[in-house]
Amino acid sequence: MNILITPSRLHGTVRIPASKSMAHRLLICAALAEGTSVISGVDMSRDITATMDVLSAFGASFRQEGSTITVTGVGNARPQAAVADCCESGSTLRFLIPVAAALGIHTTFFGQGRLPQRPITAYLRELTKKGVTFDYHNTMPFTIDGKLRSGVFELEGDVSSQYVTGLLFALPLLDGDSEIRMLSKLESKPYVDLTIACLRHFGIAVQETEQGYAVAGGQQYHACDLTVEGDYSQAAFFCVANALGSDITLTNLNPESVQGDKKIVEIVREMCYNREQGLPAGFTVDAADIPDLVPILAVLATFGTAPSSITGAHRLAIKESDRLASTADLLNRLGGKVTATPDGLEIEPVEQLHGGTVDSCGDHRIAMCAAVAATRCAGEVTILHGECVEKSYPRFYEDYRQLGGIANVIVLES
Ligand SMILES: O=C(O)C1=C[C@@H](OP(=O)(O)O)[C@@H](O)[C@H](O)C1
Ligand SMILES: C=C(OP(=O)(O)O)C(=O)O
Repeated sequence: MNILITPSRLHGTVRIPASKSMAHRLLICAALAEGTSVISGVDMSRDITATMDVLSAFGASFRQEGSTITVTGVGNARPQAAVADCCESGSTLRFLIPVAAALGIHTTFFGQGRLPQRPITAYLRELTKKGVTFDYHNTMPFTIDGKLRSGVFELEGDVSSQYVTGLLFALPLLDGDSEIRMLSKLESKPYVDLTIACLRHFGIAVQETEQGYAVAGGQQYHACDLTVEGDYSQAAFFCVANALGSDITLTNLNPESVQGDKKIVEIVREMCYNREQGLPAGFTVDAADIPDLVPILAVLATFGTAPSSITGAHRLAIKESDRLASTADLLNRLGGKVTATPDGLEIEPVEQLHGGTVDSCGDHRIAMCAAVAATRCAGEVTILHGECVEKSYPRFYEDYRQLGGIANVIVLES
């Protein structure tokens, strides 16, 4: 599906959808708990559906009424074998491999899009030392077998924090105590903090140590009722649209949230503040803890009054697209001046973007960036494969239109 956007500023109020990261976590904890939990405020997306489908295959059950999901934990209903279709969700895959192994479920993991190429290397190395076998040939599907044993797990800190989160879900279920030792500084740490906060609600304790995390075995998840808060990584698109001249009120955000991507509010405020002062409004951002903000920060930087630099972002090469390359390509096709470096992006500001045809590369965040950049283009913007927003924000174009944006599905002549 291709989307044609006629440039216009956006006005009005948007309810930011529920945090995908928090929804994954609460649904997983609820599925591991004894009894029934009620998780409210969930907005469905392909990634969240994938997590629920895999948890169902592990024996959990879900009853959905609107945005409220009643979850009955796996309990004794766990099967011996399961088929786990993770679609394109890295979180679903990396969170649920150790969970399957802790439950001792022989599982075949399927994936689509770029997921089969995204790394699970640390699991291949660490889980095989602890009783799990992988029938893995550098792609998906692959199958795991065996029951995970407790002990010490060593993880690189700069590939994906999702490994840490996955182990934090699984290790409390094991008989013995475990430790996660970081081999290098943990990037995306706010996501692990979010995991620990979610686990705490379900009665699971994790200790942060000098080297990583200590997790006692033999813990039990206790069912509870919780509401998912709004998603700052999605709010970022509208925050940046506002910095570029739109007038959007964002609702459903928790100002006290521990989501790392809340940082977008500060970055935009500082840049606008500088602009009011008539000072150069370029910025330098270390994105090690906020990888999902990088593409939209590049859109923001394109309209600065001085060059900007984003560092600490080498991991973006292994997201739904190579996001450093796809972000640079998106903005350059529209008339921007962005260079991808091995560690991030260098952005020269421009007065205006001319518009044009851009490829989302099947990456939801790139498609949404294009729609925000379009608010400041001189000419129309065509987004190829715009349907990829379904991964995290299926209502995105509806919300965009409700804010006065002009976004229509078009058929391109071949
Ligand atoms: O734990 C999570 O919910 C996520 C962690 C981050 O991944 P990495 O830790 O691989 O950077 C982030 O990019 C992803 O969108 C969601
Ligand atoms: C990278 C993302 O998600 P995941 O890793 O779960 O596929 C994302 O939503 O930008």
